[in-house]
Amino acid sequence: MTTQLNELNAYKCFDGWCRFFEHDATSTKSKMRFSVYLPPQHEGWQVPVLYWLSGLTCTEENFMIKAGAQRFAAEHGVMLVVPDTSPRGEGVHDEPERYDIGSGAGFYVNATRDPWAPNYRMYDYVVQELPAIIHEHFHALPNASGIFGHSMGGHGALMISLRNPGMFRSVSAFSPISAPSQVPWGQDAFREYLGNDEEAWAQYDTVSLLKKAEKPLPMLIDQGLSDEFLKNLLRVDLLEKVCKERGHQLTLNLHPRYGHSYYFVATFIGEHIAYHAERLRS
Ligand SMILES: N[C@@H](CCC(=O)N[C@@H](CS)C(=O)NCC(=O)O)C(=O)O
Repeated sequence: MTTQLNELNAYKCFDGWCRFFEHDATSTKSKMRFSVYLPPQHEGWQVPVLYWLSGLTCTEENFMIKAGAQRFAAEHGVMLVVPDTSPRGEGVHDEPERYDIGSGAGFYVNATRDPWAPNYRMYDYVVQELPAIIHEHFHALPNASGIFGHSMGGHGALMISLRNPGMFRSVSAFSPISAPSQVPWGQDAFREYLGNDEEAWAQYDTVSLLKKAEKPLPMLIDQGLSDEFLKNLLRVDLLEKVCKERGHQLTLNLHPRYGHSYYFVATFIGEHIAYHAERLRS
């Protein structure tokens, strides 16, 4: 099936192109937006694909504007793909007074509870629909995808890679919500989207998934120690603990004085893209 893409903007950037699109999405029954960075190598060759999942309040723009990732993607010849963080628009439910539920806060799950269930299907969008679109419309190298993200998107990247063994060759995260079932951000969202079924929550919870995972991908995680959300909402300590208990490979870099924002992401984005590129090109 061919998906019609409506191009909203295109910017020449580091010899490649940063492009923004909107399309009708079948999984979310809404318009969806995403951005791509096509490195210069994309002109003549298939290139590896690196999906970035953003955090709360973000759209498909924040990462492209703030992370400074294009320089490194151009250097390594990797395509970047950045979806919006939720469906939006006419007929899509929202709670405008909440920044952590609804628009900008899809949490990369398939909601099962009304009024969210018809549209809030970001898991299916990221796992199935978006990759199919990318392979249809761009020169994407088969079997050479990685995934990474920030905060809610760090949760999404880790959780999606754990639930789909073999789909990605590399995974990393900045400041991930490591155990959403155990912290208010995740609990509020999961209660709204999934109801009180804690079994359903566990299917979207990195720490729960790691308890049962056999040979997950090695994980690279960077975390600022002055991040205001670390202690009560991100809880990377719980992720570190389960990795130690189960012998999972984790490289956890802790950075004194760095916070939660894109100033932190921009500081270490080059290392993350190099990490993925090495695994995607081998
Ligand atoms: N309460 C905060 C939480 C939102 C937040 O920190 N969002 C992070 C991801 S969890 C972000 O990337 N915000 C957008 C940006 O900095 O461009 C706010 O609304 O400012």
